[in-house]
Amino acid sequence: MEVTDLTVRFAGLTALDGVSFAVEPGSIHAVIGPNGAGKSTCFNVLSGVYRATSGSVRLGERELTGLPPERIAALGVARTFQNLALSDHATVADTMLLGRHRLTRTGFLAAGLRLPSAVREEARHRERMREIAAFLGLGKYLDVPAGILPYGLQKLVELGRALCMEPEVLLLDEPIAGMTPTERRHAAGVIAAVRENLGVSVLLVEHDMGVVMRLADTVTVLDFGRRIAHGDPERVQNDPEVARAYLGTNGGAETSSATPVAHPPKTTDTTTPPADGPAPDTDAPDASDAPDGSPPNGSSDGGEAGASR
Ligand SMILES: Nc1ncnc2c1ncn2[C@@H]1O[C@H](COP(=O)(O)OP(=O)(O)OP(=O)(O)O)[C@@H](O)[C@H]1O
Repeated sequence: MEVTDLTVRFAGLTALDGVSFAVEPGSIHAVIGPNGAGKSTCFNVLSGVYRATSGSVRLGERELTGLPPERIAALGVARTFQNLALSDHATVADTMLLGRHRLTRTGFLAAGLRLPSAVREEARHRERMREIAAFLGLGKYLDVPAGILPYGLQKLVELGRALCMEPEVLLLDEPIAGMTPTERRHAAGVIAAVRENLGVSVLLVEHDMGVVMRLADTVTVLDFGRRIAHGDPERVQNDPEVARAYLGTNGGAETSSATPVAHPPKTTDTTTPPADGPAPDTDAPDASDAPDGSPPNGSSDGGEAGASR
């Protein structure tokens, strides 16, 4: 995925200012930065929720710029959201099957009449959904209403729904925020396994620096909407600009306990109208019980402790 010179202006405010980076195939790429740096705005543009003022987003040869979210998803970019909205009524299986929707070929009529081809196709989707659920350690929860599961498991269901779309690129918006340390370790192992075992490229926004530095191959740092650093985790950790952006000390990108600071919004004299779409979510719910599924590849890599907002 190639992001080139991306700029997003809301009335009087530049949320993203000429940002460029490339997510290499099969890599984990993190976008970090203090509160208000433009991370969510970037995600919302990549997934089609916001429209860029200028710049482009490409997936291979395909131009994604300006496409609506469902077209972007259909072209192979799936995303999860910071805040969950899982139903108390739909089971984990049904919730994950929603992700198969775009892959379904059977027409409405054939499905309604339960024609053999439709039945066979549904069985194939269910089988693949079960494989993905097992991969995530969710196999035993398939018949449980997704909305009543502990928070850490709900986040995995959301990830499962996105993986059911068979994406090329997975956008994870604060995938471990609000989790307990045990849940975080498990989720970090799962994310690593998504890249290792499924070969899916992962682009994530995450405040937990411990997890970011362990998981990511490449880190892009934003501050006030501008890219201030880019490279492998070690390089970014040692970048003085990054230290300045976080807390004004050397602790920000180095430890898992750094708490990003909020900046006042940057204003400009532009009059570009705001993009459509909801404002980014903020608070994550409290964490609850730890998941009891095992990381698919046995990895337990992940941050012990970290500061999310
Ligand atoms: N829909 C919107 N309308 C107006 N301003 C917005 C909108 N969405 C974001 N902004 C502003 O754009 C700037 C970047 O916000 P954004 O949410 O992208 O930052 P962030 O790095 O994701 O922050 P956080 O870590 O707090 O989620 C902020 O100043 C924010 O107030």
